[in-house]
Amino acid sequence: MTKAAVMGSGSWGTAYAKVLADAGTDVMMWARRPELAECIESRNENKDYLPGIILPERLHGTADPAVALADADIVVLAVPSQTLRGNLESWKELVPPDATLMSLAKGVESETLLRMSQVIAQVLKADPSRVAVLSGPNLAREVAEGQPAATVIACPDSARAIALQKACHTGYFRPYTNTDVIGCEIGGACKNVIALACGMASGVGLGENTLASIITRGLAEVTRLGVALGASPATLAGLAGVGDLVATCTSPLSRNRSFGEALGRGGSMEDAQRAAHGQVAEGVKSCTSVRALANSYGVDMPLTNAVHQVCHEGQAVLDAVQQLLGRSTKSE
Ligand SMILES: NC(=O)c1ccc[n+]([C@@H]2O[C@H](COP(=O)([O-])OP(=O)(O)OC[C@H]3O[C@@H](n4cnc5c(N)ncnc54)[C@H](O)[C@@H]3O)[C@@H](O)[C@H]2O)c1
Ligand SMILES: O=P(O)(O)OC[C@H](O)CO
Repeated sequence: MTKAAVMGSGSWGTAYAKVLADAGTDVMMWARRPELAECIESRNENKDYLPGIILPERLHGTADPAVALADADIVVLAVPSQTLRGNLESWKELVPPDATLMSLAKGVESETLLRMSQVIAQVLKADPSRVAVLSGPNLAREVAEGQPAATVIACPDSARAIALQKACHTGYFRPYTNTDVIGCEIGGACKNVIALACGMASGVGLGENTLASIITRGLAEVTRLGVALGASPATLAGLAGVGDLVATCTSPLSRNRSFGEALGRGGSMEDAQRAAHGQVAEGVKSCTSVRALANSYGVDMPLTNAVHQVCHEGQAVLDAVQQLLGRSTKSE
């Protein structure tokens, strides 16, 4: 029997842990707060992040990372991007040496501009062939409700990718494999930034033409960055690119879109954080790290730059719109 440790009990960690358990994998999920671990273990519910969703009996909760990680074949990292390094530092002695390490986080580390798979390989001194990422149009609540969705599992080692695919394939969750880790990670991190832009546009009252233009030109700039880093454009045209971009940019369930919408309505950063239900909207930090990464590769990302200026330099959304439209014209 495959055993997975899911490290992090937020919305997506919990929803994905449920998928694994529904697929027949034994799951031990780690929560930071003992009372939440206890709720998951004894009430089969994560009342803070996914209230009303009954978790399978095969899914257990603990606040002890040693208990979660003991004998795990798969270690799923489900904490926010900017805390992943610190978490891994404290867990590194507990991670089984041959376990496959899978990142769910969608971000680029602020201080180092590293992708999450690079952070994992660096901190755990793991060969990159052991590190996988999962990314796609996977809004946690919908997946937890069992609504059909597809995703991509990318790993340089195809055999590990196939084992991971088997461990989470259910009647409602369809994982595809891929070896393009860079493309999946760049798609996942950057779509959060584009979703912030869509939310901002919606918040100031702009309509569907604007949103479609942002999504499409957003995809163009994300693809430019991905290709510069070595990704395949086909990955960004797939579930981890277009798929996730569309889901996140259009759904009211997206924390990033909701955050941007609150800013567009004239709210403060604090108002926007409340609109994201107090949960992590990764794009708020990633807009800065993605922009820096793009600059270091000489890649132009005007939408990402605009989102950074609104979130961190006090620019008004309508001024950012004018600035974007005032750029020199070019061919598509
Ligand atoms: N929610 C979704 O629909 C969804 C879907 C796909 C991917 N993701 C990605 O998955 C990652 C996790 O997202 P989430 O939705 O579970 O986030 P979340 O905000 O719901 O939960 C994050 C979890 O990490 C914990 N946490 C926060 N700071 C921590 C720290 N310093 N140390 C340890 N734990 C800490 C929180 O207590 C919480 O349990 C993000 O990168 C997100 O972009 C989310
Ligand atoms: O709620 P968000 O904005 O973090 O987006 C959720 C997922 O990443 C969608 O795939």
